[in-house]
Amino acid sequence: MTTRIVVKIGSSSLTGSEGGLNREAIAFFATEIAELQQSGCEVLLVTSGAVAAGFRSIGYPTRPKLLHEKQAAAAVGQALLMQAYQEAFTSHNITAAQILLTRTDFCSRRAMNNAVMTVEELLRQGAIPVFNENDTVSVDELKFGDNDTLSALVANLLKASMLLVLTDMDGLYSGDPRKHPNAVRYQQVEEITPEIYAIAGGAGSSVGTGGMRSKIDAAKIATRGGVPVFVGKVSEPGDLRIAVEGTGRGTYFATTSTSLPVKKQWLGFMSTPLGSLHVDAGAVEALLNGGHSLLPVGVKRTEGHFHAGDVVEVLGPDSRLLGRGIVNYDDAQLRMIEGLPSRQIVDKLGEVPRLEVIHRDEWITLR
Ligand SMILES: Nc1ncnc2c1ncn2[C@@H]1O[C@H](COP(=O)(O)OP(=O)(O)O)[C@@H](O)[C@H]1O
Ligand SMILES: N[C@@H](CCC(=O)OP(=O)(O)O)C(=O)O
Repeated sequence: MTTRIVVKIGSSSLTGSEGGLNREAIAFFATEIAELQQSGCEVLLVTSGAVAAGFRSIGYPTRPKLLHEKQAAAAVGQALLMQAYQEAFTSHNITAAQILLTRTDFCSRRAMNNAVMTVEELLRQGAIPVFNENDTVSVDELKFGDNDTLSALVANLLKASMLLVLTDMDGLYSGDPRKHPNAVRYQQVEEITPEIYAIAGGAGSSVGTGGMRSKIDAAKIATRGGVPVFVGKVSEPGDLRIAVEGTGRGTYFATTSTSLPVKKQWLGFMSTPLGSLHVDAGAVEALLNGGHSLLPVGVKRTEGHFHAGDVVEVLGPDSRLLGRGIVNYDDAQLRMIEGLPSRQIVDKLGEVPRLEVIHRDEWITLR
C-alpha cells in the first residue's frame, strides 16, 4: 500500500514579519516533498502563507487584522503563493494543483465526497494537491483561521498514513520556549490530556495564527481519526524523510486505541452545530460514563434554531462542552419537553418517532 502523507506548512516557515514570500524556503520544501514522492509516497500539501505573501503588495505595512483586509491580502497572496509552488515543483517535473476549501464545504457530505474524488484523481495522475482555506470567501465565524485544523480534516478524509505539521518550533515544549527558555521538549505524546492543552500557547511570531494550541487541536482530530501526527521543524535537507521515518526534530502524537468511524469524525469535527443544549449533572454522567442516550429529562435549556436531524452541541452545568450529537426534535418541541420524564412526552407532543433527544449512536464525546 502506498504511504499517503499530509504535510502542513505554516506561515512562520514561509515568510518573515515583514511579509512577502521566502522563495528559498518554498524551493526547499518542494525539494523535500519531491524526494518523498519519488520514494513512492503520495504527498498532499496544506499550506498557509496567502495573507503573509500578499499584504505588502497590496499596501499594508504589517499583517492586517481586520477580516476584509486579510481577505484582500489573501486574494493577492494566494496567487503569488501558488505561482511560487508551481515554479518550485515544476523544476522537479511535478504538477501542483490548487484546492481551496471553506468550513462549509465540510458540512455537506456531497461537497466533501466530490473534493475527495478530485484529490484521488490528482494523486493518480502524480500531481501534488496544494490546499489552503479559501480566505477570500470565508466568513469570520466559520473560518478555520489557521490551517492546522484543515490539515487534520484533510488527513482524516483522505485516510492518510501520517500528518506532518511543520512550524518554526521543533515540537511541543512544556511551555512556549519564546517565554520559557528552560522549557523541555516532548518527544512523544501518547494521549492529549487537559495538561497537554494547558502548556500549549498561542502563536509566537507576528505571521503565525494558531500557535501550538491549534496544533494540539489538529493532533486530537487526526489521532482520533487514526492518523498519527508529527509537529516540528524541517529545515535541513532530508529532514522531511527523517520526520516520516519517526526520528524527526519534533513531537510525535500516537493514534488513539480505537479510531472513530467516518460518521462520528464528521459529527465531531466537520459538522456545524446549529444550537446548544444545556444539560444537568445526571445527563453528564449518562453521556460521559454510562454510554447512554440523552433524554428530555436531563435537558435544562435549549438555545438556537434547529430541526430534527441537525447537529447540536451539548454543554454541562459548568457550561463546558461535552460533545455533539444529532438531535431528534426541533428547538420549539424541545423547549416544550425540557426536564420532563419520558412518560410525559407523548402527553405534550403526541406520538414521537424517537424518545431520546440524542441517541447514543449519534453522539460524540469531545471533552
Ligand atoms: N508549548 C509550546 N511549545 C512550543 N511552541 C509553542 C508552545 N506554546 C506556544 N508556542 C508557539 O507556537 C508557535 C508556532 O505556531 P504558529 O506561530 O501558529 O506557527 P505556524 O505559522 O507555523 O502555524 C511557536 O513559534 C511558539 O512560539
Ligand atoms: N489561510 C491563511 C492561514 C493563516 C495562518 O497564518 O495560518 P498558520 O500559519 O498555519 O497558523 C493564509 O494562507 O494566510
